[in-house]
Amino acid sequence: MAADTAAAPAIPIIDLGPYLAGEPGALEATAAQLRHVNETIGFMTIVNHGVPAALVEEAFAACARFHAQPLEAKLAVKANAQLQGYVPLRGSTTRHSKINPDNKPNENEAFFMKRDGEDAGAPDRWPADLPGFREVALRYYDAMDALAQRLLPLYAVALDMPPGHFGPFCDRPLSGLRFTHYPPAEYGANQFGIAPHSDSSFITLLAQNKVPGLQLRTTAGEWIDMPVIPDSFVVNTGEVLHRWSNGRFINTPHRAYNVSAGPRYAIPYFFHPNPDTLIEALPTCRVPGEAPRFEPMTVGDYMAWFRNQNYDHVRKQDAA
Ligand SMILES: O=C(O)CCC(=O)C(=O)O
Ligand SMILES: [Fe+2]
Repeated sequence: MAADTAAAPAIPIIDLGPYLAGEPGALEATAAQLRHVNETIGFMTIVNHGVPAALVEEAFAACARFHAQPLEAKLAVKANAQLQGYVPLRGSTTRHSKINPDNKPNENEAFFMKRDGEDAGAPDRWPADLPGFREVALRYYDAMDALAQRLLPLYAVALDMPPGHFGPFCDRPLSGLRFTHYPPAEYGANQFGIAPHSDSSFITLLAQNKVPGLQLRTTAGEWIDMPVIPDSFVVNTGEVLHRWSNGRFINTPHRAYNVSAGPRYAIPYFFHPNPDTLIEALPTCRVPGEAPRFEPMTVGDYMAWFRNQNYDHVRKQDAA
C-alpha cells in the first residue's frame, strides 16, 4: 500500500509550548493554526505537549506485554457490548465508513479500556496476570485526558466560540484508549491493519509510532504517509467534532497497516464528550437560513451505533 504521491502536502506541526505556558496572545495564535489545519487537512502533529516521553514508552511497553500473553489470557477479558476489553485478530470490520465499501476484517487485535462509570461496562475487565498493566493504562489515560482538556479552549476559539465553550460538555467524558497490535501480515485485496475510516471521537490523540504505517487521505483524494516525528502526538478530528462544527472541521479518512517484519503497536486515545451531550451544529458554523447538515444526536447514541457497525461481538449480542 504505497502512498499515492511522494510530493505530499506537509502535515502541519503545531508547537503547543507558548499556549501551554500561558504566553499572551498564544491562545488566539495557536487557535488560528488549528482552524487552518482542521479546515484543510484534518491532521496535525503537536510538539511541546507536556506529556513525558517516559510515560509514552511505558504505555507502548504495556501494550506489547498485553499482546504477548497467551490467547486464553486475552480471551479471558473479551470485550463487552460497551467495547471494553479484548477484540481478537480479525474480530472487527470497518463498516461504519463508506470510504472503502468492501473491507475485509481488520488485521489487528486490540485491548480497549474506558474509565469506569456511565456506559463503560464492567469496571474489572483487566488482565489478571499482568502486574502493573492497569496502573500504566490508567496513568496514560489520565495524561491523555488532561492534554485533551487543555486543547478544548483552542478548538472553541478556532470555531469562534468562547474558550470555555466545550469544557462543561467534557467533564465526564466517554473517552477510551485502544492498545492495538498489528502483526506482520501479507495483505490481500481490501485488507488492512485497520481499514479506511474516520474516527468516531471528538478528537483522537495518537502517540507517535516508531514503526510507520499510518496513511491519510487528502481532500484531493490522495493517500499520503503520516510522517514520523519524535516525541509528538498525531491529532485528528473525529465524527463528533465534524458534526458539532456542521462539517466545517473535517474528519479526515485514514488507514494503517504493518509492512515491517516485526510487530506494530498503536495506542490511540479517543476523546469523547459526556454521553448525554447533544451534538448539534454550533451557531458559529451555521449558514443563516440553511438547515444544519446533520441531525442532532447524543454522543451516547452515536457511539452505540458505531460499535454495532464495526464489532462482531456487539452485532451478535444485538442479533440474539
Ligand atoms: O495505527 C494507527 O496508526 C492508527 C489507528 C487508527 O486509526 C485507529 O485506531 O482509529
Ligand atoms: Fe483511526
